[in-house]
Amino acid sequence: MDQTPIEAPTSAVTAGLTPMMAQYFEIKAVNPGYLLFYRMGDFYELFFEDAEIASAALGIVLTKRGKHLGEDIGMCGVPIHAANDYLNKLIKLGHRVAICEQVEDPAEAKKRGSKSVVKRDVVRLVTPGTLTEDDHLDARSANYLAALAMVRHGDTDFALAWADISTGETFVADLSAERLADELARIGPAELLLTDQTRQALVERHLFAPAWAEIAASLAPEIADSEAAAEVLRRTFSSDVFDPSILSRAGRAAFGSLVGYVAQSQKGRSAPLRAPVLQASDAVMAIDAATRSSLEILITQRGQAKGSLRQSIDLTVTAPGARLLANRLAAPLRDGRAINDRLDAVARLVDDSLLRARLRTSLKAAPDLARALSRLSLERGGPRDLAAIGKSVAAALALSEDLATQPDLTPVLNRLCTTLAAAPRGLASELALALDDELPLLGRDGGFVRTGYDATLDEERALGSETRAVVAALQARLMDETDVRSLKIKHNGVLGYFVEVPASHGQKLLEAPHREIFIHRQTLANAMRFTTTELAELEGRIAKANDAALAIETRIFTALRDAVLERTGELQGLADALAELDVTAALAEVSATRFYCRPQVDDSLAFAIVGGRHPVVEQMVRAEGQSFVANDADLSGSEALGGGKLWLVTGPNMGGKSTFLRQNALIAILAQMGCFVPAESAHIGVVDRLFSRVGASDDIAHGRSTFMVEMVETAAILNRATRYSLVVLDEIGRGTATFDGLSIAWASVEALHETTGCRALFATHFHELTSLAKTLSRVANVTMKVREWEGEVVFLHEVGPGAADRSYGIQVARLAGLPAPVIQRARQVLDVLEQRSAGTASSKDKASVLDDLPLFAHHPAPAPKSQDPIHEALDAVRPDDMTPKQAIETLYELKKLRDDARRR
Ligand SMILES: Nc1ncnc2c1ncn2[C@@H]1O[C@H](COP(=O)(O)OP(=O)(O)OP(=O)(O)O)[C@@H](O)[C@H]1O
Repeated sequence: MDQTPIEAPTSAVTAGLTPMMAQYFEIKAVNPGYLLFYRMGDFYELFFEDAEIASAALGIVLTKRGKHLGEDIGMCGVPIHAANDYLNKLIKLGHRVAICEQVEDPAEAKKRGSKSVVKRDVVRLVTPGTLTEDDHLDARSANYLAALAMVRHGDTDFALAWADISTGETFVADLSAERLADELARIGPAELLLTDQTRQALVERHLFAPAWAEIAASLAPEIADSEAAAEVLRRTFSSDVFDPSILSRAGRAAFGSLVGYVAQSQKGRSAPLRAPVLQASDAVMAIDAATRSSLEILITQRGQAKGSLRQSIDLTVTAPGARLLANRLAAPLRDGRAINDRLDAVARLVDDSLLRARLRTSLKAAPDLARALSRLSLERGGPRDLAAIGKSVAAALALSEDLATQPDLTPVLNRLCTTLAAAPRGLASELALALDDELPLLGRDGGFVRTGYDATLDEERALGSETRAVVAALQARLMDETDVRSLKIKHNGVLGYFVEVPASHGQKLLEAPHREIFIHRQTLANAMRFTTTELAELEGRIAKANDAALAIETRIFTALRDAVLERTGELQGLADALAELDVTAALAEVSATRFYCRPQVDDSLAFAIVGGRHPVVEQMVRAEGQSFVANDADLSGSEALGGGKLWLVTGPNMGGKSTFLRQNALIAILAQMGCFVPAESAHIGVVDRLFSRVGASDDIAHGRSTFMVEMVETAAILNRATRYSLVVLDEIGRGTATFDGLSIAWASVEALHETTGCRALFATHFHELTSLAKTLSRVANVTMKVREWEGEVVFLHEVGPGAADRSYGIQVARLAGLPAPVIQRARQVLDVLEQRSAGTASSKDKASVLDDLPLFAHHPAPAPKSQDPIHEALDAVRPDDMTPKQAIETLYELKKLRDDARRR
């Protein structure tokens, strides 16, 4: 979100400012585009426009503090202890925040003169893509920062780099301009960095998707320069970890600018960024944004997790596992061998339910290692993060011990077992020894090191608690000496330790002989507070012991953190292995408990599904106590035949066409991500690109009608699908006049069959299309079966050969509650149309028959006097006047009326 920076002051303006305001302006001017959280005591204060934006966004009071150029200075503040919540809210709203702290002790500032201001500096820039705290992040989703670079020398090359700062994972991909949108839809970054120049170039080429404006952040050209970016990379990564020259020039610019931006935002603290994974464009199944949305892979079209494929199959037991599962779902593989390696591992765990259950139980004990590590590296971690590392290592070792005793491990499971077995046992033991069972969130208050771990710490603590015993003894003695039984020694943050007596006894202590000992500190409504020399001395001793203990704990924390960070690379590898094992076991759990089958995946043009089910709808239908009807699909073809088959699916509305179409696309995704599939058997030749257009939607916000959206998406499919693609199209051409729509659908089927030769499912209400099966060799007609029973249509949800002769639209409309006169009238119109079309009348004549019919608007079908005969009969019923026999007879009568109505 763009924010206008407040004007940097000229020296003439600063001349009249208080030193503090001058400092504020200086800091604000070097952080344009950020709301400045300016630390003052226990608050972060915001001024000027920042204050207006924040008070409106957070619902906090806007106040005033002095004047600037004759105008009131608007101000609002958030208390430090609640700052995280406010920060979270602002970031979610798309703002960017610069955190400005006091970087010296106020006492130091005072030494420079009474009017001098405490030094302040920005210690962190918080943006949507650079979050690391648990409160700001969804534990089960990645949070990506992406940088897009464009390099022009002759051709225009694009590259995208993306990273999750909260885990250290990084990726780079060279992309063609056309693939940018698909790739960004797959990654779903929280923030997209690009220079104004790149943005402009994309806008000019109509490649800048409107949705990107909400996540775009402007990158300074000097950061994005490929040479400068390469230099940043050389400084950040040691050459044995990563050599920037393996990247393209655009790749270096994208990744280097991303790394530079992260460094800038973290102000000197280093994020544990890993060497990038290079993503070859042909490594994963290409799925464009429209297909992702229509198949509801990660979220539904309404933007909810519930009802998505991800939610339905996510049985992972750890947050990193859930993140990896989402990544795999978003990027199914294209390499048959890699897919089968994953499937082998899943199959091994499907077959061994005891091992699977044990692994899943052990995995539950492994916290989020990668995120804890990242926080520690960025100096934001606490004792709980250290403990998380220790527990993860311990869990990894337990898992590896279990796996190591198992026969017939597959290559993937073997690899995971080896990585897990290499977990640093010594580090885990050290952390377990050092850290207490109950841990505070922050290290700064101490109290997290286990007793017995450090002798000097124990001594200081003993001293502290001994002294506390002395305080108790002192209280008892003072009680005796004053004879005030209600005398207490208490402690608070302002007075420290003090003696408190009820107000009624206060006077006694102010008089001799006690006044020699008791020094008055405070009088409250019902109590009086004192100190004594002895108590003050004791307090000093306690404070010293506490300080000493805290210093030792801080030292221990730093040592443990350093020991952890020394093994960053190793621990990141371990985190990957734990997540991968979780995903493998979770997919095995889904596969075993929901009776999925292992798909046969190869490089053929097969797509033969027997007894396929929709993974999400099946769950929903089951939850309602009904059963899901399994359906076969066979689109298998071969090069010799000129490609795959195209099934034309006809059938009534609500018959289950969309479900059938989607389930086959989802089966391809599940198979290629390495999961079993909801079917009795499945043979799938690797799909290179998946296109799905199921269900129309307007894009009014971007000025495109339903029909326009449909045509843009159909164009993308016809232009980009290859023989190895799977295309799933629903009701192409229905958003325009019948003949235009039919012609477009007709030509699209021909193009898919003749030119592309891809495997395709094409659902349509244009029954005329079914005649294409006679002329196009690989086109076959199938239909969703229905049964008519007592005038009602019953959907069987069963796919069978043949073409539907009608759509049952009117029956569905009746089920949906269209008024009875409208239904009656529609039937009349339909009857005439059908009679005429059965004859030899041309289409033109068919349309003109409507002229023969009295117009609905002019001559509406006679409305029944009351709603219907049943209601009429019911109105006449007087239960109070009826005998039981009459009541029974009336019931029979009512039923008969209902049956008559149905038959009409
Ligand atoms: N195979 C099936 N087994 C059981 N129920 C099913 C099956 N397929 C679909 N259904 C149920 O039927 C409903 C309608 O299915 P679907 O939306 O696929 O119909 P459609 O033919 O595409 O309808 P329209 O043409 O109106 O879009 C689903 O929400 C689901 O509850």
